[in-house]
Amino acid sequence: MVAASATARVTAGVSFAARLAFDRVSHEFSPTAATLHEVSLAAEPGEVLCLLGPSGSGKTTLLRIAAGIEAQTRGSVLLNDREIAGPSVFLPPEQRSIGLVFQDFALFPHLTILDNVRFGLTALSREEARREAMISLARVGLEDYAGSYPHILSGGEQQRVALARAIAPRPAVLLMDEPFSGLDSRLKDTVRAETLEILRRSRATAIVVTHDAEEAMRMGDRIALLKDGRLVQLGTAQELYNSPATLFAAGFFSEINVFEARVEDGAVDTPLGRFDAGGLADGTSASVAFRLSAFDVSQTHGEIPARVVSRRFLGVVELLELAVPGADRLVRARVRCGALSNPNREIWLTVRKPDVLVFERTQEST
Ligand SMILES: Nc1ncnc2c1ncn2[C@@H]1O[C@H](COP(=O)(O)OP(=O)(O)OP(=O)(O)O)[C@@H](O)[C@H]1O
Repeated sequence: MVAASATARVTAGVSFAARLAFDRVSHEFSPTAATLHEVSLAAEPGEVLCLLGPSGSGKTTLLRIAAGIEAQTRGSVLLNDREIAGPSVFLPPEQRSIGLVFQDFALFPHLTILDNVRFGLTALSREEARREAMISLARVGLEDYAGSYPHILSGGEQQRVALARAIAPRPAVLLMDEPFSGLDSRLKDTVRAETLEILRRSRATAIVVTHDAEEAMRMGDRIALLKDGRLVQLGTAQELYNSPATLFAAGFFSEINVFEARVEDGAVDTPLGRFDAGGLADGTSASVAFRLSAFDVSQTHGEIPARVVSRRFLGVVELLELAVPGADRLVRARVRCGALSNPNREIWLTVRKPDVLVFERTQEST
């Protein structure tokens, strides 16, 4: 039994995967400026949960509250159903079993890579700390660089050292704040994939902050979308993309054209056609969103006449701006290159229904 758990320790890399939950967490930096409003969500054991949202939506504040660097104003944070921060409890960061990775890696330039990784292992003897740090470095594939200094490593390798340092104490949960934003775009894909692989192998529960929807879709088992300190939607990438809860969520995951309409006889009329109102009551003001991928184009046939105002070649696809009768603004469409083979500007559109989303128009969505 002891031997089995010792093996598990070495191969798992994290002592146990935990559930981290926020229960109605609110926060304000000043009485007039609320940062978070009653946010409730949980990262399940072993899951990679991405906190996604535009700048200022409260992602970093939520992460700092989980880490114990910031205290919430109301609500609780629970680790495996044990309150670690709440009305009557506040565990300091070092007692939370939570690891942190920041965007700037924050490696000490004057310490060797081994010593950088060993840095947080103060509870262990020097030799034990060395062994654990080497296990952690091996996990990120950098054990051969243990005696070198950070400056000889590429940005991606430095990020792996930062990850090794964060997982070395075998935290129950890893928190990562925009961990790839310091990397150039070519390196980003590789380091992101490597990080995901390391997280999977170590079976860590991870919360990753990003403002990039594609990054969240690539990394997250689930995604929590935040706006103005509120949770907009929590679900898998498919759920958020296919069934966005609000117009904001729809626009965050794909570029859209939006038309306003009033629901009549269960449907909405737009310059791009008439569509089912998805159960909205007659008389409701609606926002009708068309993804840029919603259009099939043809020079001979279709449902809606349109005139090509501009074409931009993007490789596999081209981006069109179209004048459509009755539309007070240009409609943008993303179509396969070659779909319009001759230079004739008068074309026809056919709208794909699954790429049309109808929302009740709210103040928030305007
Ligand atoms: N120390 C602070 N004092 C006062 N206001 C702050 C402080 N830190 C953050 N804020 C404000 O709180 C809000 C949420 O900030 P936060 O950094 O959590 O958002 P974010 O979603 O992580 O944004 P970003 O992607 O730009 O980092 C913002 O309006 C920000 O200006």
